[in-house]
Amino acid sequence: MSAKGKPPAKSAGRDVVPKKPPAPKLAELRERVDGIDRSIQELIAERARFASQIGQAKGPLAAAIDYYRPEREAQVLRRVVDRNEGPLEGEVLVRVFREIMSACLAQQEPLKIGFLGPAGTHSEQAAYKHFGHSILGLPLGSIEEVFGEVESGAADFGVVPVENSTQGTIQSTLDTFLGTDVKICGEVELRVHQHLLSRSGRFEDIERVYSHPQSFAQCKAWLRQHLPDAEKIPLASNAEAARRARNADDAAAIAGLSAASVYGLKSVAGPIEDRPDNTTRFLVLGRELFPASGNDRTSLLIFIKDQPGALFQVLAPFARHGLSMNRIESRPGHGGRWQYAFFVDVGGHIEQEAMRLALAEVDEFAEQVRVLGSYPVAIV
Ligand SMILES: C=C(O[C@@H]1C=C(C(=O)O)C=C[C@H]1O)C(=O)O
Repeated sequence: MSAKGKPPAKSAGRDVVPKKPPAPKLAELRERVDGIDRSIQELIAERARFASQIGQAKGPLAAAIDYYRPEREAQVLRRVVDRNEGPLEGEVLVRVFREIMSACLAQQEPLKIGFLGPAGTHSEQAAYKHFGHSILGLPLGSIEEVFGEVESGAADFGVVPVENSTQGTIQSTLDTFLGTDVKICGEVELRVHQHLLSRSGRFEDIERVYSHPQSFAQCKAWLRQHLPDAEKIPLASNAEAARRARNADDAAAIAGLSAASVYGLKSVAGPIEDRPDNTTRFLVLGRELFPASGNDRTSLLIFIKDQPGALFQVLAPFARHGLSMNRIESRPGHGGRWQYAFFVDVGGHIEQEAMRLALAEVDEFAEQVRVLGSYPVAIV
């Protein structure tokens, strides 16, 4: 930049002059803000009272889960995005409204949400992103345990990772669907930032790195370049890695910054994920399906007959009825009778006529079709 474009230099010694009381303009602005805060608070309280009344209008229901309506919440949040004219980002406003709804619902009783623990995992972050902070979080030991606690009713809902934009599918999540009746009732997308964390914060001390295999894979190039000789030790979660790294000076963990604050570690380097758009998609697990929200996705598990053209025949009906397929993944089916299980995601809800017609046709050609879920597309 040329010297010409710069503002004139400020006079030296300016900082030592004692601060004057706020100029009238500042005080006036603060008064306006105070007034707005009063109005916002009154409105939030009014909203909470109406939400309670809606709860009562739903009848004498047993638990918080009976009041929860994900399709309605998705509609509320979509309207927040649509109405937004700035200056704040839609994503920020969604976060604020999500917390308001979370608190309104918790007036009945907080929802119990299971996720892959311990505290500080990306799964925990995804759970809070989707349900807000007025929940009872249940950190669990494995993805299978999250399915189990939802199925038994110990958790109202669960949050499990299903795919990552850098690393692809989390196979164990898909495979767990084969042996359970758990349903998908939502999805959450989370931008995932990985950091190298250690007790001392000194890069030169690191001889071992702990992390979840997915996180190692997301930081592969970075590790090859910066820590080619360190021992890489895979663990069940990033937070578990952070917990271990807390006990040694020559160890580090790859995890999110929330794990650093939970386990008292320092960030040595970060973000260190190879791709800046690194995003993980999580599924919200429940025991029942909910009505359409207006912008939904349906996840199906299709077992096909082992014969020529079988896959083509089960997929063609979606195209014929104008439904777009976002994803297909094949896994070896359990129980020798079927060769393969296909996990298919299709745009739309099972309540829609086009989806009903397509599924009836798919049913004719497939060995078995299971609707895993029909749920609102992630908002932001
Ligand atoms: C208030 C309701 O119940 C719950 C709370 C909601 C809210 O605070 O907006 C939305 C959906 C439900 O989870 C409702 O169904 O409208």
